[in-house]
Amino acid sequence: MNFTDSLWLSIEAIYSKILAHPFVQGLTDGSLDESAFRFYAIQDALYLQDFARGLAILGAKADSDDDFLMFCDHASNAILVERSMHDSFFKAWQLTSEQVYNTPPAPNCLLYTSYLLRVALGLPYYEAVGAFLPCYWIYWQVGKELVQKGSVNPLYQQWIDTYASDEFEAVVKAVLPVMDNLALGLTQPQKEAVKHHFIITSKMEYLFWDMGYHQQEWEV
Ligand SMILES: Cc1ncc(CN)c(N)n1
Repeated sequence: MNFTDSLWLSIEAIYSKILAHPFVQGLTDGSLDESAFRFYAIQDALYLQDFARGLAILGAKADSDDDFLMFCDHASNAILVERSMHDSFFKAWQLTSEQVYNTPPAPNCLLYTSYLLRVALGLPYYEAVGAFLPCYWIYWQVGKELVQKGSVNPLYQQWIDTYASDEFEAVVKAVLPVMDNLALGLTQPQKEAVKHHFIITSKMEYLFWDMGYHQQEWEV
């Protein structure tokens, strides 16, 4: 079994909860309130700004030029590809980029991006790769799952198609072997540290959808 297979096994219960979440369910059956999706999309645009910067840090820490190039490419894709999807949503909702990027991050968004950046900046490369993996892998799995049902809402369908696409699959399939190759040189405690981050950020993926569903506000 590859190391990444064992990582996925460790989050099976979290992944099941993600698939069962009303936000995710509502993307296909159309029951998700579009205002919750809009809230999520705005927060995701903020998330991607930090996610892309985190990937650039991973690139700088990478121990091979191939990994460096891959993470830099993924950093620019996060802005150019995923953000262009968001921009088309924002256009449909007549939201200006000032309105989007002046929105304060909701607690769960800030929690997630702060964690990613803390790990990327302060911890070893292999731990940081483990922390970033769920951002790729869970979205691809969710996209593949949801595309089978499709959506009655064209915006939700566009979102699903982006993450179920061959292009997104290629991105995920490029990053998984990086983790597996790194794992070959890791001790058991180092692998446990990677798994720890992988589980935490998988939980944060759940929390991010939950934030959108409840349109989470700061209580104070
Ligand atoms: C919260 C979150 N996680 C992951 C992805 C996919 N890059 C995303 N757009 N947003």
